This record gives sequence, C-alpha cells and structure tokens, in this order.
Amino acid sequence: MGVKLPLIFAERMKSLLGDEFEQFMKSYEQSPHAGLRVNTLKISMEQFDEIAPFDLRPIPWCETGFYVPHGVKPGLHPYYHAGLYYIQEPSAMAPVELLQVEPGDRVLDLCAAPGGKTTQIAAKLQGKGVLVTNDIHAERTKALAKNVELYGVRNAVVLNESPERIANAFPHYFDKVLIDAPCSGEGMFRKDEDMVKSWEHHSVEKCVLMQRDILETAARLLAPGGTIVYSTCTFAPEENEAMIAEFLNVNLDFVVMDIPEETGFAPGRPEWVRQMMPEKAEETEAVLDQTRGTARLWPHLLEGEGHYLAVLQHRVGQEVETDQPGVVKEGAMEYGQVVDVSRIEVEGNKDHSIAASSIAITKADRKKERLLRIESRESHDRQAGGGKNSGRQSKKGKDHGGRKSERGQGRGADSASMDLVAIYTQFVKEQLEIELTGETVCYGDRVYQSSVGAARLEGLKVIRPGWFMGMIKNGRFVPSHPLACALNASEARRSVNLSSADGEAVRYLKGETLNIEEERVVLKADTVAKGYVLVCVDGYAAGWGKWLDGVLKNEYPAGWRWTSV
Ligand SMILES: C[S@@+](CC[C@H](N)C(=O)[O-])C[C@H]1O[C@@H](n2cnc3c(N)ncnc32)[C@H](O)[C@@H]1O
Repeated sequence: MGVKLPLIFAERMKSLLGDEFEQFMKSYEQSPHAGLRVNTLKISMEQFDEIAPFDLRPIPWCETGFYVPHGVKPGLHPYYHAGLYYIQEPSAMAPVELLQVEPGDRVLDLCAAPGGKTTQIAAKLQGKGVLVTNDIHAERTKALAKNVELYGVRNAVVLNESPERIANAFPHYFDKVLIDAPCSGEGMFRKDEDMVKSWEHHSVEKCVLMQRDILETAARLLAPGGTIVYSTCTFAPEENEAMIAEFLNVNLDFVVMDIPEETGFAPGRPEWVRQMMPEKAEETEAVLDQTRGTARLWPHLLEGEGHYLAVLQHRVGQEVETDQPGVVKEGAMEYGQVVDVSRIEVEGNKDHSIAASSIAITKADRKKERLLRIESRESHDRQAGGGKNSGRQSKKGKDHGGRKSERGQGRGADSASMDLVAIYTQFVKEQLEIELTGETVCYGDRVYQSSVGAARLEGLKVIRPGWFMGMIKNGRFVPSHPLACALNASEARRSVNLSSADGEAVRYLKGETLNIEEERVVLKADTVAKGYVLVCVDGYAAGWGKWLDGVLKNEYPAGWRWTSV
C-alpha cells in the first residue's frame, strides 16, 4: 500500500465500513485521479474541445470537468497560464455543481482559498450577479485573489474576514452560500501524504468547533429561500452527518435536499452517528434521518477522492410541525425563546412560532438594510445623472501595491477622485469596447469595478473590492493585468495573437520582449498600432504588451511570469 494510514483512523473506518472496508483499503493502492475544469468564462466547451492539448475523459458529475491521464502535466501548458482551465481534484468539483448557481445570483464562497470552487462559481455566474469570496487566513487570500484574476472573474469581491463580520455587513444577502469547510482531511490521505501528518493537529474535535460556528453564521448570511452547500473532504461522521443533524435541529426552517445517487455518490450514513455518538443521535433524532439525503463520495466507489456533501435549503415561512394545530413544540419553542428572543420581538408577535427562526431579520439587520437601500438609491441617482461609470471615491486606505488588503472607504467624491475616474473612463472609452457594470471604486490611485459597491465593504478587510482595472500614474491610466485577463480579444482596440505551437506564447509568458510586425497587430477602426495591445494565446487573452515600431514590450507582471520552463 502506498499510503501509511493512522492506526486510529483505519480502526474507525473498519468498524464503520464492515464488509466494505477491504475494498476501501484497496483504493489506497491506486494513484489518485487528476482533473481539470474548463474555464467557461474564457472559452466555451466547444472551443476547448477543438484545441484541448490532452486526451481527456469527462467527469460524470461536472460537465466542464475532465480526468487528466496519469503522467500528463496540464500546469506546463500555455493554456493553463492563459486561464483556460483550472487543475482540480475531480471530487472537489461536486459541491459547486450542487449549488445550482445561475447568472445573476448573489453567491458567497465562505472558505474559499485557494479558489478552485470560486472560479467554478464564477464560470457559472458568467459575470452576472455577485460573487463574494473569502478566507480567514490572510496568507491564503493571496492565492485566492490571484486565481480570481487569472481566471478572468469580473464580478468578485475578495475578503479576508471572519464569517461573523461578513454576516454583519451582508445580513441575509446571499442566494447561495458555499461552505467548503476546514476539516480533518481524511479523504485526501491518498492524494496528499502531508494530510496524514497534519491529521493529528487538525483533530476532528477542533474542526467540529470551527464547522459549527461557520454553519451557524452562514444561516445569517442567507437570503430567505436560499441554499447552503456544505462540503468536507473527510470521512469523520462528527464533521459530516452529525454536523448537519445538529444544524437542522436548531435551524428548523432548513431541510436537506436529497442528492441523487446516479452519479456514483453514496448516501449519507445517519446510522454511524447512532453508532459512534449515541448522545448526539438522541439529541438530533427528529432530523437525523434527513442526512441520508446527503452524499458521500468514496474513493473505492468512484474515480475521485473522499468527500462529503450536504445541500441545505431554506424554507420560507416554514412552520415547526406540531402534534396539535396551533401549538408549538415545547423543545422547539425553548430554542426559539432562548436564541431568537430579539427576533420574535422584532416580529412584534410573541405568539409567533419559530417560523423562519434562524433566518429571521433582526432589528440591526433591518437598520442596515434601510441604510443600504438609501445608499443604493443615491448611487442610482448619481449614475442616472453622471453616466454609467460615475464613480464613488473612497478614502485611501494604505496603498499596499495590490498585495495586501484595502480597508475603509469614504463616502463623498472629492474633486481629485473625480479626476481619477475621468482619466479612467477616458481610457476605457478610447482603448476598450466593454460595458462596465457595478460601481467604480477608487482606493488611492487604484480603480476597481465592484459588483457590491464601496458602502457594503466599509470596515471589512478587503483584498479586492472588485475587478481591478488599473491605476493612475502621473496623470495617466495604466491598465492592470487582471483587466487584460478578463477581456475577450474583441473587447480591446488592439490585439495580437501568439501561437502556443511555435514557442512565441511561452516566450511572452516568461516575460520576454518580442518582435512583432505591424501587420500582426489587429486594429479596430480608427486605431493606430502604437499603444497597449491585448496579447492573446491562440486567441485567448493572457496579458498586455505595448507595441512600438515592431517591438512588443512585455507588460506581463514579474510575479506572474512562467519560470518553470
Ligand atoms: C477546504 S479549504 C478550501 C478550499 C477551497 N474552497 C477551494 O476549492 O480551493 C478550507 C479553507 O477554509 C479556511 N478557513 C478556516 N477557517 C475558516 C473560517 N472560520 N472562516 C473562513 N475560512 C476559514 C482555510 O483557511 C482554508 O483555506
């Protein structure tokens, strides 16, 4: 066997799996499966099918996902550096598929770094709606922000916050919330032996505490009728069925949506909670069987690593079931009285059952909502008066050169900031053919298009308030790399195409200056060749260059350059 499993883990799995244990253990003799997911923000499935550089086999539960043959290294192809696909473990593609994201949704990815699922959500949104993506660990948000940018996401906001603080800023705001929870990682032992080593430190008990907090807070972030998908990559029932049962037991306005088994997913195992945690089972007995509708992804039953998935649907106006009409169950009422007193008072109805208990809107939430509504009216009025891109200036937080977080925004637009916005909008008008959406937000001399606007983000630790468009330097607008990554070739007034086949694309991605004859610069009408050029790899945007007299100066950022070839 390739992987040395912790003894306590193996013994627990043996007692849970019984006859299936042998088959489960055999899976550790096989190599883990590698996958990639096509970034349909940048390329359609049909186009990718035409240019795919590897033999790919579809992953049954993700229509944009493919198995990569063993030995193939998709990270060593220019398409990877042009953001055409994300390298992702196949089972890890399942949670977002279950979230059923539609363009226009407001989606929160609460535990998001390094961003695999965020980029998958972004592809489903197709630039429409809101994507707030967050991780509590500052260091990990660097990779998250980079992936958001590399994959051409226009409508994301990247935060480095606690779920609690996000809930205060976005009460009952999101249609969909993904919790890809920090977990003990037992399902990844085959893929990553370091997970075996860290298993002791990330003990199941520690993870349970974090998961409980995160789930509870997610309910406050969810809009009425919204959906939470909870996922882990561990087998421990404490972090899976028991966690979901506990959540359902105190959030009576949520139900588990059954996950179909046809894709090879196995059902949840409520009986393991009874077997391992009889007290927890007794406490949650009324809802425990719902967890059969959650899913377990087993490495011996499908081609992927171990995962657990639960879809939690909020039911608007869901009444607590009672034995007698009009009487609220005693246990449930106790919960309502203790936890939701303020909410019941807000409702002004002491007899109110605990309908919509966990999602009920508090006084503070209402006040915030009122303020934000006024805010958005103001913003709308300003836009109506000042054109689509009229901007809100924010006070400069610390200017961290884009690598650290931005904090704090002012409200009023001073004349200096209006100048910045004017320079920016002039650039957009002259150099691009795009429709800007959202609010123009300035942090110091950096300009963003934000899908949520500055007011919402006030006081939060913001890594990216939106799509980073560029910065004003010496009175000129310098377009950013993330701006280029999210463009189509047809949206720039100048573009040049480099071929992945003849090494030119690789040279660009390594940061080299290239000789490019004028005829190769594709120009829109009334445009001269000199200036910023969108550099594309086989037609897909990869970054900027500056063309002058047959020379393409490389604007690919130093920190992003391809150094491994
Ligand atoms: C399983 S990983 C997420 C992987 C990610 N969803 C992806 O697809 O690339 C869990 C993440 O949760 C973060 N995390 C841990 N505790 C958290 C908390 N209380 N709030 C938000 N994020 C948390 C960790 O830093 C870690 O990056």
